[in-house]
Order: sequence, then C-alpha cells, then structure tokens
Amino acid sequence: MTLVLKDPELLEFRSLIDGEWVGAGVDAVHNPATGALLGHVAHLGAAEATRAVEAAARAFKPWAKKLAKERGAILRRWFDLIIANREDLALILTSEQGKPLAEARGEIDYAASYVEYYAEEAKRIYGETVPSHRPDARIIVARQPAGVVAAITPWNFPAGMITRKIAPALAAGCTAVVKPAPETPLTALALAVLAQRAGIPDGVFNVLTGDAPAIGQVFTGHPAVRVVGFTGSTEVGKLLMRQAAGGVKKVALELGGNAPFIVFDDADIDAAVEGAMISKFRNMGQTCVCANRIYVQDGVYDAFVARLAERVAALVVGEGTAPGVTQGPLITADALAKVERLVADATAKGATAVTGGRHHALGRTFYEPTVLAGVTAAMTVAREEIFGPVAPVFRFHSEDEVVEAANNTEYGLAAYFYARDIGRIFRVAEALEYGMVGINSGLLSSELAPFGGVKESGNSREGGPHGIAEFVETKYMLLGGLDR
Ligand SMILES: NC(=O)c1ccc[n+]([C@@H]2O[C@H](COP(=O)([O-])OP(=O)(O)OC[C@H]3O[C@@H](n4cnc5c(N)ncnc54)[C@H](O)[C@@H]3O)[C@@H](O)[C@H]2O)c1
Ligand SMILES: O=C[C@H](O)CS(=O)(=O)O
Repeated sequence: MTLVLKDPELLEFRSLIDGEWVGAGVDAVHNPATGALLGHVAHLGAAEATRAVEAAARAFKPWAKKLAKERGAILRRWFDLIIANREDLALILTSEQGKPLAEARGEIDYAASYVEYYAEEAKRIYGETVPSHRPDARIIVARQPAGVVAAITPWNFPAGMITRKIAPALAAGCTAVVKPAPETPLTALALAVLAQRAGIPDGVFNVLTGDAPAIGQVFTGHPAVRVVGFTGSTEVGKLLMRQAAGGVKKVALELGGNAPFIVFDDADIDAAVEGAMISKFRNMGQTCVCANRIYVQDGVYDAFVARLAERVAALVVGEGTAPGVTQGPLITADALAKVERLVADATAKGATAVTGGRHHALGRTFYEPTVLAGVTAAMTVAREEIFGPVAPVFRFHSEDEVVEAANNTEYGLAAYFYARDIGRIFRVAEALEYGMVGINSGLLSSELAPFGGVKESGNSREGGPHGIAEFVETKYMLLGGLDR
C-alpha cells in the first residue's frame, strides 16, 4: 500500500548516515489498523552504527563552532519545514502508529514546538562568573556541548520523542545519531529528510534503522559517544545504562510510568472526568503519562464511575484516518495480549467491567475502551503499566491512605489529582513522589516545562531551559596572572 502524500519524497525507507541515504529495504513496516504493508526499511547493524557515530564525531567540531544564532536559524528552518509538511507527516505517523489523524496532527505540532523552542534556546545557553578567592584571578564557568549524542526512541510518539531530544542536543552544539523504533521508523526518516532540507549539515543528524541490540551496543560502547539518550521501557533503559557504564557516558533516561489519578470528594467531578478521559485515552492509553490507576474518594465514587463510563462508551474505535474515529488500534498483538491479560486478572479477582472489557469486534489489535470498577491493589493492573485503553478505578477513604497507595510503586513519572481545597492541594502535591504532578489537569506536556521522572521512571528532563542540561558539560576556568 503506497501512502498518497503531497510530497512523496517524505516517504523514505533508507537510513541517513553522513548526509547519504543508505541501506536496502529489509524490515517490513505495517499499518497496525489494516495490516497493510507500508514498505521495507534498512536493517543496519554495528558497522553502519559505527559509521554514523564516527560521522557525527567528525561533524561535531564544525557544528559546535557555529555561532549559537547560526545553529538556531537552521533549527528554525527545520521547524518551519515540519509545520509546512504537517499533513504528510501526520498521515505517515497515523499509518505506521495507528493514532487518530487529529492526534497525529497534534503530535506533529508538539514535536515541532520543541524545535521552535530550542531554536531560540540555543542563544540562551549562558555561563557565569563567580566572585574569586584570589585578587589576581577570576573564576569563569562555561557550558560547552557534550559531543556526540546517541538516541534511541519508542514507537508511541514517533515524532515528539525524537525532536524532544534532538532539538536541544543540536541547539547546544552536539551532533546526533538516532535509532527509532522498528514499529514506526517512517516518521523519523521523514523528519530526517526535512532536516537535510533545512540545512542541518551532513553528519550532524543521522537516523538509522535495524538491529536494535547491535546498534545499541555501538551507541553505548563507542568512545566518541558522550551522551546516550533513551526513551522507552524501564527494562531496556536499565540495560542501556549498564552497557554505557563502561565508558562513563552520560545516560539520559525517560522510562516507564504508573500514574495515579486521584479524585477527592471536593473535586469538580465533571472536570475530573474530562481530565481522566484525556489522560487515560490519549493514544489509546499508550502514553508514558497515562492515568494508570484512578483513585476516587468514597463520597464521589459512584457518580464518577457512572459519568466516566458514559464518556468511554461514546469513544469511536476504528482506523485513524476515518472521520470521527477517536480510538485506533494497539500497536501490536503482544500489546493486545497484555491488555487482555490484565483485564482478565482484574475481573477474576473481583473487578467488574462497567463498559468494554473485550477484544473489539473490529478484530486485529483493536480493544474496547474499558472502565473497571471495584479494582484493588491485589490486581496486577495496579502494578503494571497497562499501555492500553483500560481505566481501573479504585475506591479510597482518606488523604493519607491514597497518597501512600499512589506512591507505592517503583515508578515516578507523572501523577494527577483533582481537589479544590488549597491546603489539600499543597499537601498532596508535595507528598507525591513523581517528577510531574498535574493538579486539576489531565494533560501536562509542554515544550516549556521539564518533562521527566524519578525512581525507575528515569533521570532526565526534556523541555524548557532544563532540557539543555543533558547536552552540555560545565567547565570551570580560572584566569590568573591579572595582577602583573
Ligand atoms: N518517559 C517518557 O518520556 C516515555 C515516553 C514514551 C514512552 N515511554 C515508555 O516506553 C515504553 C514503550 O515504548 P517501547 O515499547 O518502544 O519501549 P522499548 O523499550 O521496548 O523500546 C524502545 C526503543 O528501544 C529499542 N530497544 C529495545 N531493546 C533494545 C536493546 N537491547 N538495545 C538497544 N535498543 C533497544 C527499541 O527498538 C526502541 O527503539 C513504555 O514503557 C513507555 O512508558 C516513556
Ligand atoms: O509517552 C510519553 C510521551 O512523553 C507522552 S507526551 O505526549 O509527552 O505527554
């Protein structure tokens, strides 16, 4: 099946190494909604990954030597081209990932916003002077680009997870090699086509598809790589961190989540339902910051469940390009099997499916948007990242009880709660052990803010001024001899 694009050149199947498009089509890419074959991408390995890293290393000094405003201007051109090609990029994204076209357009805008932001931030990577301890000397602190960045990204946001790393890296003066997820390589390759058109020099931004473990070994082991940036599962993040330890590389990790979504008695219930819908069902529940455990206080439990179930039952499931569709398929059969396992475990232990709870009549990897009531901590769904359109609703009695339950996980990415009492808002927000807390909001993400987690959800921040820190090194210079 050939995608019909306004600009057919954006449908690229080769990898980009040192400004050249290389590699024959081997690995199939399918549309998860229809099963249609979109094409075959290159299956590259250690040799090509080494070539890409060494090309990035050669390109580093000239790129770092450019004025910050020159790098910023080139990134701005990349932003302009992404926006100008938004429709084609969204169609490519929906075709390989499955999300509804409206969400894909939103992701392209979101991805572009990081390029726009860091095109400007490039000019604001400031150093400092420090009052000296010696009359003959001055203390100067500079922030310099770290070097080659090797990035590995997931399939759930195939555009945003790349630009959220690459934009700050290039803005800081670093060069980059990227391995996208095998499920969604075409969006990454289309972004690389536009990066070339924007004037990002050969070797500065390289994208290669293929043998993940072999490429990952090079990314974490090659001496020229100074930063490993990874967005994906906690399991793989831990593996890459171990592999990178040998060369003492910086490892910037954005990993899994298990977000609590808490609704207190004093919450605006309609607002809480709206927030739960956005937080839980965006991208068919396949986001790292999805509400994974919904806790509702006694006094509003029944009303909340009823209103949430009513909204969930109205979701429209189908192929992402079809008009009115608000829920696409899950990414793979394994993803569907995990969701079915978690729902079966919960219902076997006493939970009830108020709506949904079954493989969708459309077949393939479509699943019915689901609300589970009567969920308890004994159910696996309380501990595992669901990554599907299933909203498990737990009942709780007191503030202390729910904060303890919310924190009872090895994850710490995002948390959400709805309340109106200002004392409660401060107590709960400060007690939740998470990198990000949404208060009376089910949507957090912005290019302006530091996105990231604590505990086993990761150690980095992407977005805002904080997002540069991963890609610069701090250098202390003492300037002496000033008294003669
Ligand atoms: N914290 C965040 O910002 C964030 C954002 C998106 C997704 N995620 C997390 O990502 C997970 C879903 O994404 P996924 O299924 O693509 O995760 P994944 O960890 O299976 O794969 C992520 C990337 O790692 C690669 N990979 C897998 N094994 C590898 C190996 N041995 N060596 C090198 N690379 C390897 C994959 O090819 C892919 O490109 C979820 O846990 C989700 O929470 C986190
Ligand atoms: O899945 C993880 C993404 O970071 C979600 S978001 O679009 O950044 O909120």
